[in-house]
Amino acid sequence: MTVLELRSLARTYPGAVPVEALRPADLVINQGEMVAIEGPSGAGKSTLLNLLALLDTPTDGDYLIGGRSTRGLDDASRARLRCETFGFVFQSFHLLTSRTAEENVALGAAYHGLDPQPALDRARNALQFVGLAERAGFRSELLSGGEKQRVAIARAIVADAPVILADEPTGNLDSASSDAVIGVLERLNRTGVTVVIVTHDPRVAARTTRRLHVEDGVVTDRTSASQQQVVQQQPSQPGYEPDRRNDRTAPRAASRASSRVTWRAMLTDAAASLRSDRRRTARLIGVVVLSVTLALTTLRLSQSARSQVSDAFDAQRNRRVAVGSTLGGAVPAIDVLTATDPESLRRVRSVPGVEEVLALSTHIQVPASAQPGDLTNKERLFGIDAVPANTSLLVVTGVEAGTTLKDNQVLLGASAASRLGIGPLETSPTVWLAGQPYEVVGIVTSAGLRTEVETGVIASLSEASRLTATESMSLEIRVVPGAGAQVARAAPLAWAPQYADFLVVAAPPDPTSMRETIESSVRAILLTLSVVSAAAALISLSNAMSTSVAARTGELALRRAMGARRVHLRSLIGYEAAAIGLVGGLLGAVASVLTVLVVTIAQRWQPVIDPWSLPIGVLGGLVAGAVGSLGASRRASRIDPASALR
Ligand SMILES: Nc1ncnc2c1ncn2[C@@H]1O[C@H](COP(=O)(O)OP(=O)(O)OP(=O)(O)O)[C@@H](O)[C@H]1O
Repeated sequence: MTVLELRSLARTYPGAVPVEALRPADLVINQGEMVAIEGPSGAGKSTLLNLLALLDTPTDGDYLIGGRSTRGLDDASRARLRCETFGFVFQSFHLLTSRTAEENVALGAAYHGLDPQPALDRARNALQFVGLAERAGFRSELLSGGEKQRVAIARAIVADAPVILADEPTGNLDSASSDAVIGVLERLNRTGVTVVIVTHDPRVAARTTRRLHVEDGVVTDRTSASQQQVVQQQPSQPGYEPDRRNDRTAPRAASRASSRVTWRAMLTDAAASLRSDRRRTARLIGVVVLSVTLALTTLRLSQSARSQVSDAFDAQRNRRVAVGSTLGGAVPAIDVLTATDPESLRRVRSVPGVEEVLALSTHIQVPASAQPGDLTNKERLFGIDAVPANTSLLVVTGVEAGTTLKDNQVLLGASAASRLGIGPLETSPTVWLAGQPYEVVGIVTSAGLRTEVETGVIASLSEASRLTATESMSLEIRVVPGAGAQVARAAPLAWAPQYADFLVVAAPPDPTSMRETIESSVRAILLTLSVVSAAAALISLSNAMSTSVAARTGELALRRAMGARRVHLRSLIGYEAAAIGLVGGLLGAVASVLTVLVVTIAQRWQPVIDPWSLPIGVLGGLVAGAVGSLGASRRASRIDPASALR
């Protein structure tokens, strides 16, 4: 026997002007009564019903169900008690539109610990009771208003609830449908189920056995004597009895198990939710696909790109070795004869890994001008053994690679030529150095890392040292990729063994460590990009999921009314997110492999296809789904069913 008892129960909504929606009310509703709650709009009827349903919490007084006080119960206990005691029928039906009638009804059994199949068996039985057996497989959006409401009644009774609470069940129906709906509720009541109906319709109220009137939050009992007689005369009839033939997973004791969901029921429910709104599901999967594709693609491209960067590095700046010596001073210096000796230079050229060698001497400034007799302007003087072939050491226009300058010939650095106003080469210009004429045979437009050469005058080694004192001697060597360290060790010994310890060598850093440094920098940049893109996608996924939960407020509130605990809603959203993440991750992995292929082929890079892409993509999708659903599931669990179902 489930007796509902209100003891000075009151509800005041807080606010600038608090609303006393229900003033202290004392009331007992016995098992098997059929009660109407009437009253004008805003009187407090829904407030009373929500308190009876444990969907709202009173601000004062106590509410006893079956003699047990509900004061101080936590959310889970309230959900359990709600689930055990009540079935709900709403004015606007609250059916899940794209699910079938029987799926909607079965949902009412899911929160009683029933597996999907027994829940469906029971659903068909309940639909038979409300006269809709033949509509079991119809999508609920195709049913008429009266049929929808009868499906809602089937959902309310499917778990054997002893009390049905109906809020304006006929408010949206024509009179014939209203009759049918009230007829079903009457039949149900005759089987011993308590039915409480909030209604504005006096014809509906007249068919109940007890009429409660609410006005300004005050509840009064206006049951007439004739109605009370009806109560006494009513025979108890055999009525709705749930079909438990297939309740193997949930025997009778467990069939009333309250506020409990099996994982199979949760999975079926989540799958049905995803199927029911395909556009929303596709949009969410799309966001996961985007996030996984972005993250995986940048990761994979970073592997391709960093080997490209390293190769480019090897091919360019990593190939220069310079060996030098300052002449004079405390340090024993290489002598000019050894430094410029063709045999010494030949030895350097034969060191393995050497491609090209330029012997370069630097001298103190020499008077230089385009006119004879002008000794005021001075330019820096350099000496070279021969014009090298390789462009990265010296780029010269006007003379061929391998040319050795004659004693009366010079090259001019490009900036020195323009400063002196000399050119073009076709006019066989002359430059006067220390009062002597020299034929300008070429212009140095680039000197690699030795940019100062572009600003001076370049003669042969012997002529330069004859003109002014030599400051330093050096070799500019171009090596094959990766040979820098080895050439740097061998070149000083090959050039001038007796001075080897005093020569200064500038070599590229160890290629392996340099390569690692470059690669790790590139990896760090691209990993940062991956993380940023994944984070951006996660934020949009999280927003999309929260928005979709907001759009489902009514549905989620209904689940709470049917007995779902907050954790059940969180799990439902979690299951849905996992499925979305799984599919999105898989598609994202495939999309990223294709994108990497297209980009690397277009760039002529070495494609890096990783067999781990798929599992990493799926895992990434699952993580994205889990993280993206955090906000959404919190939002879902915070839905207030009392206000959401109004
Ligand atoms: N969450 C709330 N916060 C503040 N006031 C509220 C809230 N819910 C209801 N009220 C107020 O409490 C009073 C009773 O509302 P209630 O919805 O219970 O009336 P009702 O009789 O069911 O009205 P109707 O027949 O129009 O549905 C109204 O004045 C309403 O504005």
